[in-house]
Amino acid sequence: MRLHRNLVYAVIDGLQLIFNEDKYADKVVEQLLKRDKRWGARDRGFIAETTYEIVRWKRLYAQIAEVKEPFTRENLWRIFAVWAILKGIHLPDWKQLEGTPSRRIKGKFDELNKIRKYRESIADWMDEVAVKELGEEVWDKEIHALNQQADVILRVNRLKTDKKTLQKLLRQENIDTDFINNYPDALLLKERSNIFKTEAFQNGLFEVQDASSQLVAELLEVEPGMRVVDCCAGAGGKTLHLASKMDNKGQIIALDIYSNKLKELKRRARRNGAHNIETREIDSNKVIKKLHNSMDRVLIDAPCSGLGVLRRNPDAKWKLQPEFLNTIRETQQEILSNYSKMLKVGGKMVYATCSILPSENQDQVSAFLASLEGQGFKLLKDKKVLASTSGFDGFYMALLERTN
Ligand SMILES: C[S@@+](CC[C@H](N)C(=O)[O-])C[C@H]1O[C@@H](n2cnc3c(N)ncnc32)[C@H](O)[C@@H]1O
Repeated sequence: MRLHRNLVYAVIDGLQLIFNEDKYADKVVEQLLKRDKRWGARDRGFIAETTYEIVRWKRLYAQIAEVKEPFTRENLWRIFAVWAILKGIHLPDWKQLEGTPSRRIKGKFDELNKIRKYRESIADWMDEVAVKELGEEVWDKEIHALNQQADVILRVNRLKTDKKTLQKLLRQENIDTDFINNYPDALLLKERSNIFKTEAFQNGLFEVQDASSQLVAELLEVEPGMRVVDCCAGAGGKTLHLASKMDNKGQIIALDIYSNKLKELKRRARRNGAHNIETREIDSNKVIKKLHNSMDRVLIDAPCSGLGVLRRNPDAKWKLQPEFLNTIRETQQEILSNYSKMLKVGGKMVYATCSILPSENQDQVSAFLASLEGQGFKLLKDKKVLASTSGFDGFYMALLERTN
C-alpha cells in the first residue's frame, strides 16, 4: 500500500479531534470524508478504516510510540508511524516520519502482546471490572472479539419487501449479501460498500442493524393489532423492527428523553412506510403515568455502558468512565421499576442492553424481580449474547410477563 499525503493528513486531523477534543469518532469520520469530493471509495475507505483502527488500538500504539496524552501533533504522527509499521507499510520519506525506529516498534509490539491491557488496548479499570464480572477466560476471548471490525448487517423491512426480493434488488446494484441462519430478517453484506446510496435504502426496503440487536424485537413476540411501547426508542432501530413485524396494525408508542432522537425516528419511519408509530418525549413522569396498565408489550432497550458494541464504537473504550457505570446501573433500575408499570396484566416486557456485564443485565432483572415493583412479574427466558460466541454484537435480553 502507498501512503498519500492528503489522506494521512486527514487521519491525523481526525485523531486530534477524537483524542484531544473528545469528539465522537463516527461524527469526525463523517466530516473528514466530506473534505474532498475527488476522493474515491478507496481513499474514503483508507481514512475511515485507519482512523477507526488507530482509535481502537490507542493504548497499545501510544505505549509503543512512547507518547502520553494529551497528544501533540508530533505524537500523533508517531502513533500513525506505529500503525503503518505494524501493518507492514513501507514508509515514504516525509519529514514527519523521519527516524521512525521500525525494529524497535516491532520489538515493543512483541513484548506488549503478552499483557492483555496492552494487547487488547483497554483501560486498567475496564479490564478489572470485566474480569471480576465475567472471569478471566470469558473476558479474554470477549475483548478479543470486541476488537475486531464488525460485519455490516441489514434488516429487511417486511412492510415493503421480503428478504429474497431485497437480495435480488441489491444484486442489481452490485451488492452481494448472504442470509444468516437463525436470524430471520438479516442479510450479511459480503463486502463493505456505501449502502446508504442504494435505491433500496432510499426507498426504505432495509435498515442497517446488527444481528444481535435484531433478536430483541423477535423476543418481544409482538403481533399485529397490539399496543406496544418502546420506552427508550432513541432514533428507532428497534421501533422500526417492531413496526415491520406488526404490519402497520395496532399502535407503537416510541418514548425517549431526547426529542431530537425521536425526530430522526419519525424521519426513518416515513422512509420505512411505518404508519402506526407515535413519538412522545418523556418530559415528566405524567407521560408514563398516562400509560399505566395499558400496554400489551413493553420494550426497555435501556441506556447502558455499550460494552457489547465496542466493535462499532471503539472510541467508547476511551470515553467510558467507571463513575458512569455506577450511574447507569441506577438509571437502569429506575427505568425498570417505573416503566414496567405501563404493562397490563398478562402482557410481556423485554429488558435489553448492548452490554455484556451481568451487573447491567441479569443482576438488574433479579433486583427488579426481588423489588416491590417487580412482585407481579416473572422471568420467562433470557439470552446472554457474547460477541465471542455469536460473531455479532454483545447483547442481553430478558422476557418477563406480568402475572398480576
Ligand atoms: C440503547 S439506546 C436506544 C437505542 C434504540 N432503542 C435503537 O434500537 O436504536 C438507549 C436510549 O435510552 C434513552 N434514555 C436514556 N435515559 C432514559 C430515560 N430515563 N428514559 C427513557 N429513555 C432514556 C437514550 O436517549 C437512548 O436513546
